Amino acid sequence: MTRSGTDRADPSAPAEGAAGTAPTAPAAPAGSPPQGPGGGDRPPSGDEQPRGVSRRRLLGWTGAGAALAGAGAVAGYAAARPGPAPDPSGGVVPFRGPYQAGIVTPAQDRLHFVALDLTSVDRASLRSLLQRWTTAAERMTAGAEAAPGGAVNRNPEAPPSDTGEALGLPASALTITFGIGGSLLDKLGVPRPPELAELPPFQGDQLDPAFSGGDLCLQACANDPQVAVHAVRNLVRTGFGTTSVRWSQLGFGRTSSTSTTQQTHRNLFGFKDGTNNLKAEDAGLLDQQVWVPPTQGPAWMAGGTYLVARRIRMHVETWDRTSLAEQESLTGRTKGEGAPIGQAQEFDPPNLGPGSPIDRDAHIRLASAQNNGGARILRRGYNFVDGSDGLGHLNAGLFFVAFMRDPHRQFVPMQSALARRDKMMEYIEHTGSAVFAVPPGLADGAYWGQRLIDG
Ligand SMILES: C=CC1=C(C)c2cc3[nH]c(cc4nc(cc5[nH]c(cc1n2)c(C)c5CCC(=O)O)C(CCC(=O)O)=C4C)c(C)c3C=C
Ligand SMILES: [Fe+2]
Repeated sequence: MTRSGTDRADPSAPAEGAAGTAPTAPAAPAGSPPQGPGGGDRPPSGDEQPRGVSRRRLLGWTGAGAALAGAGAVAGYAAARPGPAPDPSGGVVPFRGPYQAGIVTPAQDRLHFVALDLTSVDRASLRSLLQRWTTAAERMTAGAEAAPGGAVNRNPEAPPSDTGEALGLPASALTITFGIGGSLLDKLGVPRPPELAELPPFQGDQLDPAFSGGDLCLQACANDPQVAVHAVRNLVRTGFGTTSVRWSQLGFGRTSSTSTTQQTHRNLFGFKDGTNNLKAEDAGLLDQQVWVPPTQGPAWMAGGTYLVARRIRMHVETWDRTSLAEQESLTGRTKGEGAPIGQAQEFDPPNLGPGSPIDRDAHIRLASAQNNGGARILRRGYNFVDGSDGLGHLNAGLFFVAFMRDPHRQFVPMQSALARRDKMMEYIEHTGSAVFAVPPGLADGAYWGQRLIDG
C-alpha cells in the first residue's frame, strides 16, 4: 500500500485481510510486547514475525491478489518468498487491540503531539469527528492516505482529501494515541474521574497556559518526522469546525526506551534516559502501574491509562558549564555508561541503601520507587529544540510524557520530591503541563472515545 492515490478506500475492509482483521494482520495487537523488527534497535532474527511490513510490500501482496487470513497466512507467504528485507523505518504497528498503540510500542524516534479544544459543545458533531478521526488514523498508521482519493486522485477542482506530504513514504511505525482532557468532560457534563483532577502547583513551576491543558490530545509517533507531522496535520484538518489547536510539540531522539529490545538514548544533558523505565515486557508491572483495572473509575477507562505531559525547558548552556562530577552527582548515574554511581554497568541496580554512594538528593534517588511508596511510571518523552530564545540560548528541553494508572498517586509524589529537592531543578523549568485520560484500545469497528460518548 502506498499513499500514491491508488490505495483502496478503507484499509480495514476485507479486501486485504480476512473479514474483521486489520490490514496489518501480521502483527500482534496494539499494545502487545514487541515481536519483531518494528521499532526495536535489536536486529531482527529469522524466526520473528515480519512485523515491519512496508507499505510497498503490502501493495505487492494485494497486487498479487494474496488472500491474507491473519498472521499464519502472512508467515506462510514470508516463508514462500525468500528474504523479505525488514523495513528499516519500522513498518506497520497495528492500530487496534486491547490497548492503544503508542504506549508500550517501542518508542519511535519522532513525536508530534497536539492538544486541541472543542470549538462548540455538540455531542453529535464530536461523535462524528471521533469516527472520522478513527478512520483516518487507522488508514495512516497502515501507511495509507488520510482519506480515499487522497492527495491527487480526486476532483481537480476540489481541495485534496490528503495533504500529500507523506506520499510514497512507508508507514514508519506510526502510532496515533488519543486522549481526553478533564475540561472536555466538564463541557460534556460528565463527572471527571478523580485521576483527572488538576495537578497541584509544584515549586518552581513556570507554566505557560499556551503550553498547558486541552480538551483532547493526539500523540503521533513515527520513525520519520514527516509521517508524524502529516498524521497530526490531517487530523487537525479533519477537526476543522469542531476543534482548534491549543498547543503542539515536536520531539526527536526519544528520551525513553519502552522495550528491552531498545538501546537507551540520551537526553539533551547528554545522559542516557530511560534505563530504569517500565518496559513493554514487564507485563505484571504494567498491570500494577499503568493499565486501569475494571474496578477503578468509570467503565470507559477500564484498560486505559492516564498521560501526563510536561514541557520542560532545559538550560543547556548552564549545564554545559557544570563539571562532569557535578552532573553525575546530580543525576546519580555516570554520563558515559549510564551506570548508577558506585556500579559498573548501565543495568546494575542502584544501591540506595545505607552507605550508598548516590547523593541523597540525586535525581534517580528522588524519583525512585523506593522514595515514592513503590510508585513507578512508564516514561515516553522526547527531546525538543524550538529555535532560540532571543537571548543567545537554545529554547531546548525535554517533552516529558508518562503513562500511569493514577497521576495523583504516581506522578504527583515524584514531581513534588523532585521540585523540592532535586538540584537538577536549577537547570530546568517546567513550562507546560497537561493530563489526559487515554481510553483502552479499540475492537474492530469501534471508534475513539465510543464508550464515553455512547455509554
Ligand atoms: C516526575 C517525574 C520525572 C520528571 C519530571 C523527570 C524529569 C527529568 N529526568 C531527567 C533525566 C533522567 N531521569 C532519570 C530517571 C528517572 N526519572 C524519573 C522521573 C522523572 N524525571 C524516574 C521515575 C526515573 C527512574 C528512577 C529510578 O527508579 O531509577 C535518569 C536516569 C536514567 C533512567 O533510569 O531513565 C535521567 C538521566 C531529566 C533531564 C529531566 C528533566 C528535564
Ligand atoms: Fe528523570
